[in-house]
Amino acid sequence: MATGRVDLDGNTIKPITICMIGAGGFIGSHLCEKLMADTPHKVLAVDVYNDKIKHLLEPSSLPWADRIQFHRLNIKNDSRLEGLIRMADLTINLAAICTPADYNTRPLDTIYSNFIDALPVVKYCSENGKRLIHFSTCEVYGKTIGAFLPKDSPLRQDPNYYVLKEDSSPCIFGSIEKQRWSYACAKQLIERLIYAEGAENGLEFTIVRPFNWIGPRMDFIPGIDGPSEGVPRVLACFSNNLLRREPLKLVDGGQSQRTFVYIKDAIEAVLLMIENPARANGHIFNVGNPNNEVTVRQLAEMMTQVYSKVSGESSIETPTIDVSSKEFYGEGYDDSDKRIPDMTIINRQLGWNPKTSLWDLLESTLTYQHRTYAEAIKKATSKPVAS
Ligand SMILES: NC(=O)c1ccc[n+]([C@@H]2O[C@H](COP(=O)([O-])OP(=O)(O)OC[C@H]3O[C@@H](n4cnc5c(N)ncnc54)[C@H](O)[C@@H]3O)[C@@H](O)[C@H]2O)c1
Ligand SMILES: O=C(O)[C@H]1O[C@H](OP(=O)(O)OP(=O)(O)OC[C@H]2O[C@@H](n3ccc(=O)[nH]c3=O)[C@H](O)[C@@H]2O)[C@H](O)[C@@H](O)[C@@H]1O
Repeated sequence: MATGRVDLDGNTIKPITICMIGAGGFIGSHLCEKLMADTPHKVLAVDVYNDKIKHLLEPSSLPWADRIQFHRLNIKNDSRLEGLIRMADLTINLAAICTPADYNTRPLDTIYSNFIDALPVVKYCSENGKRLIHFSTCEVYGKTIGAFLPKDSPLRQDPNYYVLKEDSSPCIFGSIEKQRWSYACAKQLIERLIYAEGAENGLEFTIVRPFNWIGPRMDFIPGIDGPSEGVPRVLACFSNNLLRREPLKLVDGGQSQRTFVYIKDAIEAVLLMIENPARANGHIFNVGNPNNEVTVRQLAEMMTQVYSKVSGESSIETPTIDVSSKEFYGEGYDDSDKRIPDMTIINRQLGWNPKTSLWDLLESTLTYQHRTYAEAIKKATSKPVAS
């Protein structure tokens, strides 16, 4: 356990207790790993599931066994929630439905999960004078201003028309029947509510806007550790296709652009927010890697190359196929065209910058995917289909 650690202003970091809601998820599991391995802090891990943090909870001989407790509860309807928030110095809320395949197909669940269910968390933090770090999304920016310019307009190359900045960029969503935006709009409204709690009632808050964090344990592989008909986010979708030697499906030609940041780089940013409250309170932070921009098609090509390298298998004849968003996601899908995070505020407040290139993060992630799933996929695909 690290002792005598200091924050960015040279003050000694005192051990705190953190109520982490959604700790059993992709980001939560990496954050718990970091907190247990490198800090003296305690974690009350709250989630419905704990598969992704089981390795941190057992055996009881683990060096941090007295610093992490798992509480299985659904924050929608559990009277224990306020007590856990009161026991902690800081609450981190990660709980959400956050896979795009759900936004236009389960819009009510999506809106309830990302707005309604977060209301008691904000209320309990504000009423009990507890600090809150809330996970929003880069999706609150929606589409860029440049997306509405003529395709050949030179202004599309002007950063003022596409760089996304926390304290000045607008939130631009599609029309109401484009129910994909149910998630981003719910996230935007909870951001506004948190901001208002800060302004009117003095809630100490930090809002995080992740820009496509990827790495091991993200989502699931359909038919192996998740439902066969499930549609996870793109890393898991493409990993599943590669593992099964199927073509990667490019939605609407894979022209959308994304910037991807390695989960381990992003967790460093979150730890800086946790341990530098004076620099993080009252701020909204983009956390992404503007140097890792690709189109989805380029991502597919790079993942195919990296997977060949880590698996030793040659790639298939037709590595990608185009599919329509209607076919892949159903009615009401829409998309963000481009996501470049402005890094001014996070650099100034926390001095954080991402380090890992897209190739390197894909190499370590696909090594994990291949090691974890290749055998199970081979068994599943060799089993004779029940007649
Ligand atoms: N991964 C990313 O790149 C990314 C990007 C933008 C925003 N985010 C946001 O970060 C947060 C965490 O994302 P993630 O990628 O770890 O997702 P995830 O789905 O892996 O984790 C979310 C966790 O919250 C839990 N949860 C959901 N509803 C709950 C409830 N009612 N009660 C208790 N637990 C509940 C789930 O069981 C899950 O373990 C989400 O709020 C998401 O919107 C993530
Ligand atoms: O991670 C983020 O920062 C945010 O963005 C994600 O949204 P998105 O990036 O659109 O989610 P993906 O499912 O990863 O899709 C990325 C792109 O790949 C495309 N895609 C996805 C899967 C696939 O098999 N093929 C394919 O072309 C999608 O259409 C989209 O253009 C999710 O909304 C959240 O995790 C989060 O809020």
